[in-house]
Amino acid sequence: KSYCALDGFYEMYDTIGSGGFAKVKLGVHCLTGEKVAIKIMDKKQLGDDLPRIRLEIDAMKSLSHQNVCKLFQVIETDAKIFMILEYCPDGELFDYIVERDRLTEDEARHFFRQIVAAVAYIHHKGFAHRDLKPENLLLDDDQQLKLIDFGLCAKPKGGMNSHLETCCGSPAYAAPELISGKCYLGSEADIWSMGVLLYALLCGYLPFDDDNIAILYRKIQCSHLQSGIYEKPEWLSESSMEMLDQLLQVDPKRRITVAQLLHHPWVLQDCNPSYNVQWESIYQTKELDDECVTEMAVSVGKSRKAMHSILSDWSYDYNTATYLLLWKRKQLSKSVRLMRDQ
Ligand SMILES: COc1cccc(Nc2ncc(-c3ccc(C(=O)NCC(=O)Nc4ccccc4)cc3)c(OCC3CCNCC3)n2)c1
Repeated sequence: KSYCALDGFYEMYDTIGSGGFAKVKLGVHCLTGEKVAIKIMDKKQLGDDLPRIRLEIDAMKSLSHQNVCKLFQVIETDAKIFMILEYCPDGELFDYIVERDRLTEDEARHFFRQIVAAVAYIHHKGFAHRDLKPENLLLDDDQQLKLIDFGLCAKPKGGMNSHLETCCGSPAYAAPELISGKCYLGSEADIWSMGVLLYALLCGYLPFDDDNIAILYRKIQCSHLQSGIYEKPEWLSESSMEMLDQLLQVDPKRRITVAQLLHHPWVLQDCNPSYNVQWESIYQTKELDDECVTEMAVSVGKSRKAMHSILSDWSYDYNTATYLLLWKRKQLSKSVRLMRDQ
């Protein structure tokens, strides 16, 4: 089914994922030939969730980081909202772990450093994710992770005390204070989920799991021990176990913070000291890249000055998408050339 709103701008291919109210299809941006993920939402189906989509779109416009999935364009018709997003060719981290049973400590660290970078960045920007899990971490073609929020759970960092909020997280990754309905800080809950994630990377299964949700909750909470009861398989190193214990602290006030994580010896192990966790964005979205602006100006027969002022508006239209895709290609030291026949 082709949507006329995209005709000539994007080709649409098969569905790569669907959640409650959204469907994601593989797409191609015609002018650059680059693959994109097209998230399609039906306004009627969204109902009173529509304002949350607008909040997410505004949030994504302010997020620009090498480990956070990028928004390129928003197209709104009277019935649909299309989000043109960064496509990650190697799929979910979840499948990557399942295929390998479990990862070595070094490989787990390679991914965990990127997760810490992405979470430190969105916390720095004032957001908590609240649904960190391997399905929401996607791989691009050089083992770089991209954080996504497929289920619309990312929120301002402040606490949420309504129990209903737990509905959008995934129970096995949910922090004890989140499932007990207490007032909690999204940023502290994210640290717990990173502990569950690291455990899944190192072990290939979950630290707290049970088909019965009540038993699962009890395993997560068992507050009489400082950290929840979870099995520590013999292949875990001492330093890995200590890292897990600091993340999976039942009391959120005793839990390690993301700032401490950035300098934790386990996270920095085997990395030359200069290579700290790159939590700052490598993108300076403010100043535009001259080569990309020029290529776009030439391809539409506009002056560089005119194209520069169009792009400076960051209106997340086709021009914004073309610029960001060209820029991304330049980062991968690929050619910055557009199809010229159009
Ligand atoms: C088997 O899947 C495969 C196999 C092979 C390749 C791919 N590639 C591939 N690339 C890109 C996507 C995608 C990106 C972003 C968003 C999104 O919703 N962004 C919004 C967003 O990230 N907000 C946000 C982020 C951070 C903070 C605040 C807000 C949605 C989809 C994708 O989806 C497929 C789904 C399937 C179900 N699990 C989740 C992924 N899949 C996927």
